Amino acid sequence: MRQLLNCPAPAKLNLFLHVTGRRADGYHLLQTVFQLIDRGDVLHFTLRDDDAIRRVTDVPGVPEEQDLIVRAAHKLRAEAIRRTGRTPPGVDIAIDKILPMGGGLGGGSSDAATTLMALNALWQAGLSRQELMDLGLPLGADIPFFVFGRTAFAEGVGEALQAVDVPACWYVVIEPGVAVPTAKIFTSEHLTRNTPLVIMSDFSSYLAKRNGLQGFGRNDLQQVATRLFPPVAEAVEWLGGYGDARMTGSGACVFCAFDSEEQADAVLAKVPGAWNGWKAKALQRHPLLDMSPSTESCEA
Ligand SMILES: C[C@@](CO)(OP(=O)(O)O)[C@H](O)COP(=O)(O)OP(=O)(O)OC[C@H]1O[C@@H](n2ccc(N)nc2=O)[C@H](O)[C@@H]1O
Ligand SMILES: Nc1ncnc2c1ncn2[C@@H]1O[C@H](COP(=O)(O)OP(=O)(O)O)[C@@H](O)[C@H]1O
Repeated sequence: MRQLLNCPAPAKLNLFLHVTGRRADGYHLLQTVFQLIDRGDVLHFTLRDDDAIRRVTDVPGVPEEQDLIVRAAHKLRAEAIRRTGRTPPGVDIAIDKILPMGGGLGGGSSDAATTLMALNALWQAGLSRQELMDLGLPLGADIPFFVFGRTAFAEGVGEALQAVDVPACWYVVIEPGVAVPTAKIFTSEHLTRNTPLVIMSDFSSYLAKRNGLQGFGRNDLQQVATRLFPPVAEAVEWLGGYGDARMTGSGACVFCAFDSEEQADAVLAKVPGAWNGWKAKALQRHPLLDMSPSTESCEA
């Protein structure tokens, strides 16, 4: 019988994001806290009778062979063959694309991470979580975090991860209606690249003292993005009227934390019609974290 798995690919927010230096290969060194939220894409995996890997949903602007989902599946298959000597069955992958592209929500990376976790289980490839993280890193710096699957303090380009506890809260997120290309932000002459290093306990003790998420650090990419993309600046200014509003990742989305769903709803009701606004709950763990093919998060 053909096996079908329906698997969530949640978004992330960067609660702060400091650019602390640059590697010899030009990639930037970061410090950030990645927060999973309960909104994301959903992927559907159906095993095939042959060995083809197919994306069966059209994603405008992303050709099938360039899709991180398809590239991740091919990488895992090559590794599975190397380990087991067997070619795993092919798979049709459908996607409900909810997250905006170029939104700083990590949609493409999360899709790829979910693909690695789901196919590792479906194909019984046997890679450990760390091995899946290592396999994903060359495809996207956020992929190891999504495989790691817990709110995390991250360093390096995002691959050195430590789990961190943050208070439960709700977020209002605004999509300002522009897609921000990550490379354009990192190559800007206006980017600050020397923010002093913090240690994880600075963040943790800040949270403990303040009993809330507001105010630690900043997003160094924000001043570049707001300069280049005025709608991002407008969203930061508007949402900033209700709390510490920030951009996530390299943009374009802007978020603000609230203690309760009611507070988030009250702000959401006022979001100007030109923007897509929504609320999401902070997740401590990725829904697939404890996945085996029979778990409920990935429904057969
Ligand atoms: C900024 C972050 C923060 O979580 O998220 P997003 O805004 O993309 O969600 C990530 O570090 C995004 O990492 P990743 O997903 O690998 O970025 P890509 O779009 O592949 O990178 C495009 C280009 O940006 C530059 N880049 C990216 C990451 C990094 N740490 N330093 C860089 O200099 C590189 O020139 C790279 O070729
Ligand atoms: N499955 C995918 N979903 C989204 N984007 C993808 C996917 N595969 C490849 N991409 C490419 O990755 C780029 C970044 O997308 P995404 O990860 O959603 O945004 P961001 O990096 O801003 O969080 C897209 O513009 C697209 O070209």
